[in-house]
Amino acid sequence: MALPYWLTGTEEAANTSFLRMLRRLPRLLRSAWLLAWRADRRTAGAVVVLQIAAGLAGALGLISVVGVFDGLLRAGPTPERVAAAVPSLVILIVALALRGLLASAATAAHGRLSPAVYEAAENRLLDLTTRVDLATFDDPQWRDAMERARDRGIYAAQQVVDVGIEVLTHVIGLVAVAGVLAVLHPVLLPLLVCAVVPTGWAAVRAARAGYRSRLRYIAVWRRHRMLADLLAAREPAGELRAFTVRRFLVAEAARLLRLATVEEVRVVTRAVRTNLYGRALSGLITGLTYAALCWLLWTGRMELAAGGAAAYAINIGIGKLSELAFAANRVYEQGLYFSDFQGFCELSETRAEPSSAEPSPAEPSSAGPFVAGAAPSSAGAESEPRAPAAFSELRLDGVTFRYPDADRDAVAGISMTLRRGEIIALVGENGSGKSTLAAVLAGLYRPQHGTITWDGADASRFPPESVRERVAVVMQEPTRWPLSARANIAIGRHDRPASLAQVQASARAGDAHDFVMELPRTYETLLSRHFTDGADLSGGQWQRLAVSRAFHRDAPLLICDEPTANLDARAEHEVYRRLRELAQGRTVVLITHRMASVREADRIYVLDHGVVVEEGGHDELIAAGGTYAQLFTLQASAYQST
Ligand SMILES: Nc1ncnc2c1ncn2[C@@H]1O[C@H](COP(=O)(O)OP(=O)(O)OP(=O)(O)O)[C@@H](O)[C@H]1O
Repeated sequence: MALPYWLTGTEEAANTSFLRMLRRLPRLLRSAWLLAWRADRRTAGAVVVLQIAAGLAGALGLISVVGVFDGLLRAGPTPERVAAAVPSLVILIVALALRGLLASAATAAHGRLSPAVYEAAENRLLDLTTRVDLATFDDPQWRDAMERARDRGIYAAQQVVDVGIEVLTHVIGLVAVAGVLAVLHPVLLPLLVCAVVPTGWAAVRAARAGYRSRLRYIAVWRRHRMLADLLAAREPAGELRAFTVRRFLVAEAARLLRLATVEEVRVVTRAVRTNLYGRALSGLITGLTYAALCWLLWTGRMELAAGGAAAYAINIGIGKLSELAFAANRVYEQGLYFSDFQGFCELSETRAEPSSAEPSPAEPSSAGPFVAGAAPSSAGAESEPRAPAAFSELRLDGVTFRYPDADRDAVAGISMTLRRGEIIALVGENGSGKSTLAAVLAGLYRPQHGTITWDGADASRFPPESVRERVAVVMQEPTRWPLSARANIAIGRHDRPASLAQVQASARAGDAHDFVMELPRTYETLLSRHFTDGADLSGGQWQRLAVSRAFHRDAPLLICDEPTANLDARAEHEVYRRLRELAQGRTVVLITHRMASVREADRIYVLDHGVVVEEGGHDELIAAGGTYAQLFTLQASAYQST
């Protein structure tokens, strides 16, 4: 797969020349401006208008300085000279006051804009991260891009906007200085520019070295952060102590941090040295500029009044140019990281799933949450085809799916039919493709080959969201949402307001009600030890909650991937009893290694290396004496021998 331009671009950007950087600057500033504009149009517009107005007021002040010098240094008695300077002086005072006021207003507006840009960038990143299809998460290149965008990209987006505005301010100031100097004497302007070039060059060089080092050491930083997060997390805390690996892991984290620190110190030292050379050279050229001014005055090529104004303008100009060089460099430096952010957004846009109109919250089912056909009716966009609210037959034909970068198909050429009211079991050894097939059925992965039809309608034509609306999944490792027990169940159908009674009915169905009632605040207990008053559950209790959540979702297709792996025998029996009840009027796909739970399925598919090797009812497969019969007999004999 060819690398996207920005992945090769970061290495290239790190080695980019000053001129190339200058060429990239307008595009970067434009993207940053668009981000700011989308974040808060009024404030972004206000910042620009106020900055331009402040710059113009400053320019007016500078021009009036020429008038002040001209009045003061003309021939004649002192009172007359002062009187001649007064009008320009008044303009100068008014202009400076105005500039101060406008600049303050601009700073205030900027203070509002900056957090809004950060917020917009963070939201954009989260939106895109959750909109890409699931297979994209398995793509290491995309994950790398996401890490980089998260790592510095969001902050850089805000910084590029901030510094971009600074650049604008300095450019306006410089135009005024350049105008004044060009009028006073043409030789002064190029000298002024030359004085700032070394400072700018040194700053760019230092920034480039910093970025290159960061690029090289990003893996070290990431490893360190992952390790530090693990060491601070609750979940591995037990194992960390039980295996007495604390010393080993802490030493490893310290080693990584040391590597990064040594590198950082090296980069900073080099940057200080480079900046020192740049500033020394700039100082030398500034001296030359003043010497040229003296020479112009000495040889009578310039009036004394003009000379005074020129000295003032040079002083201001040097300050502005240095600030501009510094700001442009920061735009460049942050721009390198910002292009990571931009690149990630562009890549994710290409991987985003076709958007579908958000379904409107469905009416609560009057028939209760588990009655057939009670799933929400298809709502939202009327024009696009949506998955039907219920189906009688779901057919897979030659379905093949391969994970990105994998060298073989996870499932290959699967054909099967799932009817309403059936329990279908998928069995097979670890890695045989059961979970992948379940994810394809749930619309989480799009098969590369083959078709899935819902009552004859091709599911690939439905927006993925609308397929998932019709599916409830109990994952192998259900997510432990740090929410209340009630929300952990109700999240299964978050778009439909659920009464406590409905949530409790779902909890009873998943055999979770009794232990929830024993929690300190029953259904309102926060299920996270990370917060005060939070409670944690056992693995089996979390699983029962996940089953309740899926029951609450009330969908026509229920997929259970090892739903009872952590359950005790009684809870397992209860869940399967409920599953059989639930199967009336809907379809249940069951993945389990517990063969005793499989025997009551209407049809069993045995997978091996992603291919269906056997299918049929329990008795039929036992009689066939194939893989299923072996697996079943193995487990059954283990029970019999004890
Ligand atoms: N996210 C992924 N990226 C790449 N390959 C994957 C991914 N998930 C699974 N696989 C591979 O796909 C194949 C099928 O895996 P799958 O998880 O579907 O098997 P399974 O039958 O559910 O296994 P188990 O019984 O252990 O849950 C395996 O070879 C596995 O290594």
